[in-house]
Amino acid sequence: MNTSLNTALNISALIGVEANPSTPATDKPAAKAYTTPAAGVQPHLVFDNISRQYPSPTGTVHALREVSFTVARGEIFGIIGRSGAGKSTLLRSINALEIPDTGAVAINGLKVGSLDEDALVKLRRRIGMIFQHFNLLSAKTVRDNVGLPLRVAGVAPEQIRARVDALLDLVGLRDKADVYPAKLSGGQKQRVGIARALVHEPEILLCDEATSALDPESTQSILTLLRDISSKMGLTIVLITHDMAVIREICDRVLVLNHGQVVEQGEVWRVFGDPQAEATRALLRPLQHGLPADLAAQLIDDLGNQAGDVLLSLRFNGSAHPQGVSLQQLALLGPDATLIHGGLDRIRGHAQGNLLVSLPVASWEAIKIRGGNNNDRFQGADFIEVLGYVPART
Ligand SMILES: Nc1ncnc2c1ncn2[C@@H]1O[C@H](COP(=O)(O)OP(=O)(O)OP(=O)(O)O)[C@@H](O)[C@H]1O
Repeated sequence: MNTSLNTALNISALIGVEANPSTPATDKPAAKAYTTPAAGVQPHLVFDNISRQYPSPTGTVHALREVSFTVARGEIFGIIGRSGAGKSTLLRSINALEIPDTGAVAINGLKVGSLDEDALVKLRRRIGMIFQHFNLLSAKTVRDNVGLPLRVAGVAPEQIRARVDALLDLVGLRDKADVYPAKLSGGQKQRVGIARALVHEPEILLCDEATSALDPESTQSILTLLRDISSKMGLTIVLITHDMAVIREICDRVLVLNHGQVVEQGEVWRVFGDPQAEATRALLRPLQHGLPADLAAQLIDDLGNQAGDVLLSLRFNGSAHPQGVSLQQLALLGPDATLIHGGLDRIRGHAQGNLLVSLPVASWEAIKIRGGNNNDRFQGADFIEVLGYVPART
């Protein structure tokens, strides 16, 4: 398949569409980049140059290397990376289940690593956590599971009951209060986990692969619940996942970890629309409308003298035309163009995605020639690439 940058650049020159020549071939750690909060606003969480190593029989494992970023209050912040990238280590540094070897994590300006035991207990009550496998006690009812942290903290039974009832209302499980976890679906178990995590009215909720064990429908409903809770309670949510669809669904910003390093971070729509790191592109691949297998099998680099179609990929990154793709602009491809595959997603108000179009080679040549005099053609697409050719079907 001919997907060379050269092809893309040639087309850019002809029709005035910017390819991205600065795309790095390999991932380098992103420059130390704090998100600048609005003037005078202290970030809720600050990670300042944290590193964590573990000894292992095969040598030292660098779980985290000089990781720096901030999370704003009320934000839903996603951390993504492949297995072993360092996500859990990073998440657990927030509630001091892990202490970095160097660097510091601060919450409301207070360094977590400097707290004594009492202060740590208090801090952990301000931080709820939910888990992939829910961590419910099977011998306790839903009500008792949710109320357990309050009982441990010595809260009076009538107060516990009122608080648990309110939380079960919030997560839509009031009718399951006296049921045991074995009788619940995965989605319902995670709702119990969420209610339990909120029992101390935390300011931060940590989600450790909270939807990884759920079917797509339950995943959707849990993500919707998390978003509602975040906006109702002003909760800051930090979640880790290996699934970009989760990030797309609820996060405001995302940080991509690879081998313990930050390789990319930013607003979700920007990262999805124009990923810079190879690790990010690999994670995004399952969500993209790639070339269907039947077309890929037919694709050739050169038609020779045969008649045939060119296959074009048009990519829209949501930046220049956030509202969507103008059909009028697509019509500039001419009456012989066929839209064959693809789609757009709307992420935080930015329409982005890619479309595959086939076009007789003669029409494409004519467009390129016209494009030489009219650099505004196709300006709706941020990137146009010739994927290859298919011979005319007899
Ligand atoms: N307690 C430990 N002792 C030794 N090595 C560890 C320990 N905890 C984590 N590691 C190693 O540190 C690296 C990062 O682990 P971490 O669990 O943070 O990654 P992750 O991105 O959360 O992975 P996964 O998605 O598989 O859970 C891995 O190589 C892991 O094997």
